[in-house]
Amino acid sequence: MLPHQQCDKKSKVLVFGAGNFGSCLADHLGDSSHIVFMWSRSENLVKHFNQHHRNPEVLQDHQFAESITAVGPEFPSPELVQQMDVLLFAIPTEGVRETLTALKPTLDEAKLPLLIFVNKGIEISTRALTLEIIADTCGPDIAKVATFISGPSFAKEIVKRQPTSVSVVSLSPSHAEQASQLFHQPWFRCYTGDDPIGVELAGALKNVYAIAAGMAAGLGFENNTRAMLITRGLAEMTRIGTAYGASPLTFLTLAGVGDLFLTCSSSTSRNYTVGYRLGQGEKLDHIIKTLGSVAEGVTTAKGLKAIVDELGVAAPIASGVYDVLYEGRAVEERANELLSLPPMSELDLSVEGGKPAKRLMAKLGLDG
Ligand SMILES: NC(=O)c1ccc[n+]([C@@H]2O[C@H](COP(=O)([O-])OP(=O)(O)OC[C@H]3O[C@@H](n4cnc5c(N)ncnc54)[C@H](O)[C@@H]3O)[C@@H](O)[C@H]2O)c1
Ligand SMILES: O=P(O)(O)OC[C@H](O)CO
Repeated sequence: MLPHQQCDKKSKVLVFGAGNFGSCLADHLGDSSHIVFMWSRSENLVKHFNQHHRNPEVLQDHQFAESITAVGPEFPSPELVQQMDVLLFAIPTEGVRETLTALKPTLDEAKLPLLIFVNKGIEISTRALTLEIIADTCGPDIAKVATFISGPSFAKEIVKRQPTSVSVVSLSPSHAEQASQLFHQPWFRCYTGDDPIGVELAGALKNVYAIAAGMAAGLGFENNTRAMLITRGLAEMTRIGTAYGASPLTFLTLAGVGDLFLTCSSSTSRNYTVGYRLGQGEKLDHIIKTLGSVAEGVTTAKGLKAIVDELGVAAPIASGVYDVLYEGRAVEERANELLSLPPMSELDLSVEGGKPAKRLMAKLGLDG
């Protein structure tokens, strides 16, 4: 196992969310000698974690770094927040607006901590990316320096220090650089970039295609079908992203094809698992109740449908997933419809547009 490199500067980090990814990243930073607090809404989790340094709900076999203190279930106090160098948000996208709204009054803009987001989704009621949720709740100046980490990174492999790489992006290159310095380790390699819209879209959309890949496996289809779904899914993601106003190249990064490949090919993925179980004939309600963890692709499929309709781009796979999840269509029947589509040009990126990204950039006071 590769050793952790200790940091010269100890940062104080508060992680919002003590699920799989929040506790895994808390552990990652705690192991490199940072002082880490991890907020949970569960009183039992907080007590158990502080006594045993184990998370009773997720990653149960893992012994967590001693330098992590669980806090909660009350929302973190202004006194605690104001001591922090870094706030790391590891909660599902549907909880980000509520959390930032509660946090905003305690944020001191003159001494703003580094704000890092790792959720991968689209807010269902507004179709907003997290960048927009941050602008709405905390203002454009804070959104401009927010940083996003995304890429192929299963929590349960990170806690075992399996070599992993992620994209670390922000509209502010210096903030992406700081976040990269904070997280980078020989076994957790960080690559910086400046297209948060593309990275956020890629991270959210790959979950929908992972559901499709799981459905195909659940129906009994094998390797050729998975490769087809990954490649056509990538073409579809890139087409949607380009029409949205993101760089098409972003879909070739770790946050794009890297994460798409990972989640479409492994039953470790919750999104793939949701699709697999649907393909096997289980009902969505039952799957969600028994999954025990969030599968962001389920809500994202709904937000994505609205975005695709607005953009007017072809997204047959995403539409198929939406129809199964929300229109009560049978997986096999909807898959047969997809397979019966006429032949088409393989690379169709000739989409005009970029309106949503221009709208968002205007909200931040930046040219689109
Ligand atoms: N698990 C992974 O390997 C992984 C990897 C990369 C990114 N992510 C992303 O990280 C995010 C969190 O995923 P996870 O795996 O930790 O999920 P999880 O279901 O394991 O944990 C989610 C955590 O968020 C908390 N939470 C839920 N709703 C909340 C709300 N409204 N307000 C405050 N807290 C709330 C839960 O109590 C829990 O602690 C998701 O967007 C996911 O796509 C996960
Ligand atoms: O379990 P999933 O499907 O939410 O995937 C987790 C991460 O996004 C993998 O990078």
